[in-house]
Amino acid sequence: MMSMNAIETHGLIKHFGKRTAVDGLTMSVPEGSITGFIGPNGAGKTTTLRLLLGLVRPDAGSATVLGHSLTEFERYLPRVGALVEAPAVYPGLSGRTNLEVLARLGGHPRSRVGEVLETVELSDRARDRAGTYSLGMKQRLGVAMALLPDPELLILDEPANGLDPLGIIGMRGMLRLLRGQGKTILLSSHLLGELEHVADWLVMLHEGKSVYCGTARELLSQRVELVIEPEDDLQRELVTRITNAAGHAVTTEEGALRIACPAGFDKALDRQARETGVTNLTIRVEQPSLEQLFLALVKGQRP
Ligand SMILES: Nc1ncnc2c1ncn2[C@@H]1O[C@H](COP(=O)(O)OP(=O)(O)OP(=O)(O)O)[C@@H](O)[C@H]1O
Repeated sequence: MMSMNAIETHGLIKHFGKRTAVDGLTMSVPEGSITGFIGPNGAGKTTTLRLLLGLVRPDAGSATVLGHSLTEFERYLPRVGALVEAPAVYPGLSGRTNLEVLARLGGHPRSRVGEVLETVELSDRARDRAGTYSLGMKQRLGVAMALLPDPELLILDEPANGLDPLGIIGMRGMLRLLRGQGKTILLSSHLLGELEHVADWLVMLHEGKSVYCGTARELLSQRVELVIEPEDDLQRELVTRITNAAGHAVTTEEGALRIACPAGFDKALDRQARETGVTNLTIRVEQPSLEQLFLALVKGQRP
């Protein structure tokens, strides 16, 4: 394949009536990555995934999936596994039988059923009725269904939705396993923290546009959060003035000042404070969470 990106979109737009769900989205998903597609409720994640799967048509813009244009979805869809809407599961049939029915319909070898059950760690409960499964097990059955065609690209919409912490950890392990098998995984979440530990590429979506598209490591290392506990109002005002002049916002939390800013701003702040005679400023540098980074990006403070 020519392209190193499993997915590329260029200025993708989708309106629903007067509402713009996807608003000129340009992004990429590198081959072999676990890409986190993150943004708050209503940001346009599901609509983007549905566009990529040929379920809705864009009003403008273009995209390629596995090297083929969106308009040729019949060329790439056989190589894509997706869990976007709740899958049709027969609750009265076992997990295994559900998969066997699907395998027969899709023309996949029956041996795939055992393999995908292993991958999603559902083998032990495969003979139980799907209707009795916990939410986490239902999600894993859905992923197993998406994996039946042994896809190169796996698209999962909110796979961790409603899972407890243990379920989320299990899901992460499964995603890493699939990446190890050479698959590209694109998964969406509105809970930014969920993807912090597993995604190696991030696309952050806000109001239908990408506010960040790049490596997770770069995003996490370029920005820091400074925490300062001022000794008096003079220090408080000085820090606020210097920070605002540099174009960064200051928020107050339990008396401490918090500043989301590029790495290195702590040194500039300290130097400028010293120039005005304040030499005893204590600045703590913290690694912000994805949630804080998202908020900083949305406020227009690009790294
Ligand atoms: N079929 C539709 N008809 C009308 N409006 C729609 C339709 N699908 C989505 N929208 C609107 O488009 C916007 C984006 O929705 P979308 O479901 O893509 O967001 P999302 O990021 O997936 O959100 P969530 O995390 O809540 O699933 C929302 O304002 C939504 O109401």
